[in-house]
Amino acid sequence: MTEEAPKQSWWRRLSSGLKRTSSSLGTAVADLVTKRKLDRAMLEDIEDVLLRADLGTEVAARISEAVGHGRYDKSISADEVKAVVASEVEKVLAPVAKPLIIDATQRPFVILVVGVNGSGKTTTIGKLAAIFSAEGRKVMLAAGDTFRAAAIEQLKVWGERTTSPVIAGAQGSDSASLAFNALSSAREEKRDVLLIDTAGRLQNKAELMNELEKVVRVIRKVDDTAPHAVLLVLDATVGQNALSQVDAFHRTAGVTGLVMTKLDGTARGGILVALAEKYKLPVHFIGVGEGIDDLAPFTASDFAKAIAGIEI
Ligand SMILES: Nc1nc2c(ncn2[C@@H]2O[C@H](COP(=O)(O)OP(=O)(O)OP(=O)(O)O)[C@@H](O)[C@H]2O)c(=O)[nH]1
Repeated sequence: MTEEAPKQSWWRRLSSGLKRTSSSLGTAVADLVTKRKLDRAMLEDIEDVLLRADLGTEVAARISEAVGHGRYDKSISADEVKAVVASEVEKVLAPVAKPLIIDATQRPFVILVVGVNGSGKTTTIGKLAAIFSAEGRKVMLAAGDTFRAAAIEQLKVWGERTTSPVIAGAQGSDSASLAFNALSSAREEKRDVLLIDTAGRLQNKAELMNELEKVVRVIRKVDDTAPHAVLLVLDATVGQNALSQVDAFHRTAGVTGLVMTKLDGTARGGILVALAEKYKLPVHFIGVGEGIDDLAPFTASDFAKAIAGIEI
């Protein structure tokens, strides 16, 4: 098998996932540009199409301005518009496309995984455990989402799949003390990475945020530099709602990076561009399926091309 194969497969899933965005964009743009020469009204129409693709007002305005640059009263092809879209989107994404660096001097390197219920936290932890184990790191998982028995079981399954020990308590047990115990064990066992799952399903936001703050406070009793990374997992299918999730979690949990999941099945992947523009938080990985290999490092140029509907 060539090295290219895995990339091809996730690229296919990402680009087919984003196809609903890119093809509605492509069709709308093709319709617009075949009918008339470029004028202000056409640029406004292009801007509307970009807004509907969830790219956000600033980026949409910037792209339409870039499309107009030097092209007024001329015919323009759909491919030209797509190329401008890809190039402008890449400019927004390039500064945030950053790998997750595991600092080997922090042992264990503690990663707290946060996000609302159903965003894909547990699945992402499993996929990350697979990646880190394949890199030769000793991983431990902590089932800090103690609210749902199924979430604990699900993490245990990922532990077995990736041969990573899982520290879990009973359903309803205190997640902060579980995180404390997990970090103590990970230290004793000289684990390289500890991935801590958290709940996303408390009655209200204040309660959820208080619990997260408590988890952070308690793990700092074991290691005052932890957590070394706080990953916010966002479900791409929620579209604009992702903005308020980033707002809430960033304020409370000090998010250090994002993982966007479910990009294989949504017309709303453009939201990643709006997030990058607004929050400038690093984007480390994207989820493009439910399988163990379906987490890909985030690359700005590939994502920008997929959004614009350009083949790589
Ligand atoms: N298609 C697709 N499905 C995904 C992806 N990531 C996660 N899922 C699915 O989304 C659902 C929710 O994922 P979980 O990992 O359980 O989400 P969670 O945030 O841990 O949710 P709770 O445990 O309910 O708080 C599961 O059915 C996953 O298989 C992805 O990238 N693509």
